[in-house]
Amino acid sequence: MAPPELVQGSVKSGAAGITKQASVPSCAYVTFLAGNGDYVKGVVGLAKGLRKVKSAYPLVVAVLPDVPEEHRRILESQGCILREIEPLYPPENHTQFAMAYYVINYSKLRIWEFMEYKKMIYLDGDIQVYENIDELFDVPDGNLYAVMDCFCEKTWSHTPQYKIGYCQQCPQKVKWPIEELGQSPSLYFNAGMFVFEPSIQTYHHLLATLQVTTPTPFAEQDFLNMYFRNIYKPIPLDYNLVLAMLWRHPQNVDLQKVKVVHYCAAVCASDSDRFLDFSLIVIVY
Ligand SMILES: O=c1ccn([C@@H]2O[C@H](COP(=O)(O)OP(=O)(O)O)[C@@H](O)[C@H]2O)c(=O)[nH]1
Ligand SMILES: OC[C@H]1O[C@H](O[C@@H]2[C@@H](O)[C@H](O)[C@@H](O)[C@H](O)[C@@H]2O)[C@H](O)[C@@H](O)[C@H]1O
Repeated sequence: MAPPELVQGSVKSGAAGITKQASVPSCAYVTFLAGNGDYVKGVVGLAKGLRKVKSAYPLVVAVLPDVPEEHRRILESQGCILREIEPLYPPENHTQFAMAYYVINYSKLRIWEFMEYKKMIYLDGDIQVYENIDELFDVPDGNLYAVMDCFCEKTWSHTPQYKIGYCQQCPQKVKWPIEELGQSPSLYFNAGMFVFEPSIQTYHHLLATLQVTTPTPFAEQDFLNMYFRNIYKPIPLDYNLVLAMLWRHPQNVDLQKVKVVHYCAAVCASDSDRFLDFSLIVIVY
């Protein structure tokens, strides 16, 4: 049986305050899918999760040309709105990405071109939503909202933060040595989940800036943090619990409040035992 359509956004009319179906949703969730691998299963999980928590907004899937027809049909059967995008690459470089495949993730930047939506919430395909987060569409305009990342996993071993044991999640534990290393790093967000406003001006400026920016190990995540550093607003980790937080900063995690869990591939692959133990905790709670 076809799943119930995700309820289109409803808006309050003026005087009467009577809700009416919006003809076109001004807001939507969006994710990104590339290749013919298992990420499609994550996106199906995302669609099911948003439906289970009764989100009022659709899920748009930005698909690269290499996503097979069969996967596209599966996503449409789950009520997803597919949007074709072209791959987007950084300038030629010899950068050692933290994960070799990260170069694929630059194509995520195409979502700034989705002008039919006023505000969108981006979610990676390896994210699951356990409680309704539609309230995030009501945050003030003009900023990018996301959860702060953690610098403690091996994927950060190339950075000074990792080498001295500094993490923005516990800045008092190992203080940043300003005399030795200068100003501490700006607050840095995980680009697996963020609230943003599509804009054709921003989109074209993003692409132009990308072409003159040397790529760095965390690919588009580093780039987005650099680009939006002046308008980035941190939101609670309840909206994007990167699994590593459970064993790196358990004191910062209150599972009763967590609404969104991010099953980061790198974390899962390199810490599969710990991942299995902790993810069972998350699922049980
Ligand atoms: O081969 C790939 C690699 C990435 N992705 C998409 O890009 C997101 C970010 O990649 P990944 O989850 O591996 O990043 P992580 O947060 O685990 O570092 C994924 O969740 C998918 O939505 C994809 O569809 N195919
Ligand atoms: O392409 C770079 C990616 O960078 C981020 O993942 C990282 C980050 O969370 C690190 O802090 C972890 O250590 C690491 O395991 C994890 O893969 C985003 O989640 C993803 O969407 C994407 O932007």
